[in-house]
Amino acid sequence: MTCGEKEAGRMKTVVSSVQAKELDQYAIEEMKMPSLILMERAALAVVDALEKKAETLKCVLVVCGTGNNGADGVAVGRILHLKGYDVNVCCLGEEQRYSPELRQQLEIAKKYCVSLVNNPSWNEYTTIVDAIFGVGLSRNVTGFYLEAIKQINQTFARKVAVDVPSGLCSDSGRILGHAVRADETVTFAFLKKGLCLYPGCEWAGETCVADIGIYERKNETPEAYTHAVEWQDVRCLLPKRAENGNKGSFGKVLFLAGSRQMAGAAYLCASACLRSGAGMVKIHTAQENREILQTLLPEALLSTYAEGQADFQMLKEDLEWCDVVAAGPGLGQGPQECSLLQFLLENCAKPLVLDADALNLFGKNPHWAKKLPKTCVFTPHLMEMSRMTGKTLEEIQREPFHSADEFAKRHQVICVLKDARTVIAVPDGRSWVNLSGNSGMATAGSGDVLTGITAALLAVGEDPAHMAALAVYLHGCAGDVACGRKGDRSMTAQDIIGALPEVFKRGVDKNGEKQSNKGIYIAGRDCAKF
Ligand SMILES: NC(=O)C1=CN([C@@H]2O[C@H](COP(=O)(O)OP(=O)(O)OC[C@H]3O[C@@H](n4cnc5c(N)ncnc54)[C@H](OP(=O)(O)O)[C@@H]3O)[C@@H](O)[C@H]2O)[C@@H](O)CC1
Ligand SMILES: Nc1ncnc2c1ncn2[C@@H]1O[C@H](COP(=O)(O)OP(=O)(O)O)[C@@H](O)[C@H]1O
Ligand SMILES: [K+]
Repeated sequence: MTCGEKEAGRMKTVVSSVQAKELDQYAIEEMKMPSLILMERAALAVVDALEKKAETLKCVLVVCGTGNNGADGVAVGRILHLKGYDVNVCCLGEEQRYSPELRQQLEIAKKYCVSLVNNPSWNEYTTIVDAIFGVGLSRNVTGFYLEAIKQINQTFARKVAVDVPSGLCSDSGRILGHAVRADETVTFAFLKKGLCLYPGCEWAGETCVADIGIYERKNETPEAYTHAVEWQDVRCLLPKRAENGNKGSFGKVLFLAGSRQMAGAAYLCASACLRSGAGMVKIHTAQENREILQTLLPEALLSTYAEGQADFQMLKEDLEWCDVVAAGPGLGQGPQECSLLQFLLENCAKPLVLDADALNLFGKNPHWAKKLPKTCVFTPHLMEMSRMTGKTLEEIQREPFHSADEFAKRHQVICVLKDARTVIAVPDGRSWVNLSGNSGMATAGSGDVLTGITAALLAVGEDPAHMAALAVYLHGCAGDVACGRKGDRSMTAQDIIGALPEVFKRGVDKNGEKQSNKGIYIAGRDCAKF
């Protein structure tokens, strides 16, 4: 967001370490904001966060590195000292490596008689402020830095990280050797990618994004940064339902789903779709599922085919009837399903969601890439992505943004790479990371629910990429509501569907917002967490 549009309801921006530094420089060089002012605001934001639990500030240690993260730390120490707190500042690293800003901050701190210590007694402190490394961490942590981080983690003190917990890669969220396990992180201007992905988000603790006067460049295009959907985006982007609408105008969705053994997957995606606002749903499925689905979901229309007798004419008519198609949940990968899916791809120009077995079949038939319709959403989990790309799970997980982006661009599709933190990438370069959801969603059928929500939103939304990102966010929110009701161990995919009404109702109601942004909030907003 630019300075003028700060609260205009645009999505939360998430930056890489390179972008964070570029935007610092932009503020300093183009916007003429002096670096020391940014640093003072950064330090004040940390002090603000510290004082939210003033009872922990009996004895504070600020541990600083050699760069500007350390310089922020020294400024925090000075402000606390001048407010009358008992604070020690410890600078690690050789003096000749100090950044100019750190030297300047130390000079000021000395004039104000801030207590500088060399070998702190780690266990004496009630709060430790971690200002060793920020976005400038460039390699594994070793030597006395490693020792200091271990010492910090071993204490019972409250740990507050400045910008990023030291030792955490601010791009990937990986631990580079060892990292401070923070209770809270005050990050400056924008969320960092590494604070959104696992394990980084866990190590950062509760994360506050503090406005320190650094904003996006003016007229920046949406693909320049990754974004995270939040509630205000749901309110902006979820199409309003026309009061005079009818079931035809709210989207007719066709599912090619459910083999003989997997009626449940067809039920879950179709049911989630109806609960997400679709006007009509039809399931094209194996004959054996007819009775089950008619009992479980009488609202759905059915087209069924007998074993070995795929009815291509019927599928053609279904494809003509619908507005959106979703294929794959519980479909199976036999020759019959393969030919049905191939027929679908050859005869469908409508927006299409491919999930589960459709992705596995796509992986086995790479020539289908040429048959994809203009709007196509792929929703692979890591294993399905691995099958389609030949990459290892580790490779995909290490660079989810890159993996999703590469796939989206190669196939000109929207790629929803599902994981504990799902990443969404679009061929035009836009990307999102999802912050809602919980481990209770790692339960059979949860992905089928997402397919249903995505198809419902594609049927009514203008921008399919926004709808895919919104669907992932709302799916996670429903997971959070389900978790609140049933607990992360006991919740099932059906509970996620059961929570959708509350989530969609909440689209216009602020009350339930606290649960679904995983301890990330923006400093200074009235409703502290959302
Ligand atoms: N005006 C501004 O610019 C603003 C900046 N802000 C703040 O600046 C922070 C970024 O500052 P930064 O770029 O100086 O990087 P930082 O995180 O301090 O680390 C670099 C230092 O660490 C060293 N180093 C790296 N890895 C290492 C390792 N493994 N082991 C040992 N050493 C290692 C590296 O040394 P070198 O690699 O050169 O040997 C260098 O000395 C940012 O997170 C935010 O807090 C805010 O105040 C907003 C305004
Ligand atoms: N730990 C987690 N935190 C948040 N979301 C999760 C977590 N684990 C799984 N999910 C979400 O649950 C869904 C699981 O989908 P998937 O693996 O396709 O399940 P299935 O194939 O059983 O339907 C995905 O949307 C994923 O993002
Ligand atoms: K830090």
